[in-house]
Amino acid sequence: MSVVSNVTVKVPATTANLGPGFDCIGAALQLHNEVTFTLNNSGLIIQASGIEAEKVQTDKSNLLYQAFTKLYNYIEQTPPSVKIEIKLGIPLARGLGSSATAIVGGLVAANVLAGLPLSDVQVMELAIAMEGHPDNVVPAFLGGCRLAATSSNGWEICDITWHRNIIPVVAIPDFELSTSEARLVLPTEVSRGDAIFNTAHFGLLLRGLATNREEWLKAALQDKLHQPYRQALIPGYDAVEKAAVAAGAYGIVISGAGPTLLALTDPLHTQMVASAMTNAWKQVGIKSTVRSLPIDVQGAVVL
Ligand SMILES: Nc1ncnc2c1ncn2[C@@H]1O[C@H](COP(=O)(O)OP(=O)(O)OP(=O)(O)O)[C@@H](O)[C@H]1O
Ligand SMILES: N[C@@H](CCO)C(=O)O
Repeated sequence: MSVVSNVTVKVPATTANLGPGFDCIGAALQLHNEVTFTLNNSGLIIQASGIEAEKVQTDKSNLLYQAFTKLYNYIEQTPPSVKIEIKLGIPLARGLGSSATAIVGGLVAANVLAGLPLSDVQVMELAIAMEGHPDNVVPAFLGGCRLAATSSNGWEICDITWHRNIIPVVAIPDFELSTSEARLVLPTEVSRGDAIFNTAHFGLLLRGLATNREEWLKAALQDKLHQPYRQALIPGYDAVEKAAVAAGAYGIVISGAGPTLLALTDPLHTQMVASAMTNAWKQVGIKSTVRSLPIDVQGAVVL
């Protein structure tokens, strides 16, 4: 039996992959979506406000509602009738984990309204199953930078040290790229050479993030599992990369499945890197919003 009639959940954006960590690492960023679920007797109502609110589905296909019903189905209860109010701060289908915020927000809200039948680990595992990979939903749920690996017991989640002087700068273009489309261009098999390349660079990335050692970070952002295949889906990639590096970035990577590009830099170069990325995209006719977003350490919060 539910003891509360409404719940508000705030969930951060996430940047997944970080170059060589395809499908296993992600970091939460200080940009958020917020959602309020209120029990009602009048059937499903969905209202969205904020950035790109007109693009959000307002029927049962809405991903927040899908996640909400997923949890009730899992505990073998009928989902209650609800009103869902969504405040969007994260643009959709840009590689900043908007779908993860919807999955985590819907599951966490359902768990609260249902009287907390599931543990945090169970909620997180449901979220991973819904999204299909852990690298957005885990940091969206827990905050910080997180590595997820399967184990015989489910998932091992590891918190990754992110040196405070490594500054993420996201350049968000004004076009969408759905994750499903960006996954379709990936090969199903890779060579041993590419697997070794990524293993080495991912190890370097983890040490680079912890130590802030410039030469390690500069080398570590390379990848052979997804970025070479996806760059063709992002016009201006090479120009933005060149401009960001010339302005003092360690390098750039595709944020999640793209099209947002993430640069890592130091506090001294943050503004110059941001301006360089904006201008580079402008020169190929693409408008973008470029922001330096600190790491979010809170994850999903019930307000
Ligand atoms: N707040 C939301 N409410 C309902 N549906 C949402 C919400 N946010 C995202 N979605 C759904 O998720 C889709 C975008 O998911 P997709 O995985 O393609 O991109 P993303 O999660 O923003 O990027 P990435 O996974 O690369 O970080 C939207 O088109 C919409 O259907
Ligand atoms: N690891 C995922 C993140 C986007 O959801 C991908 O790159 O497809």
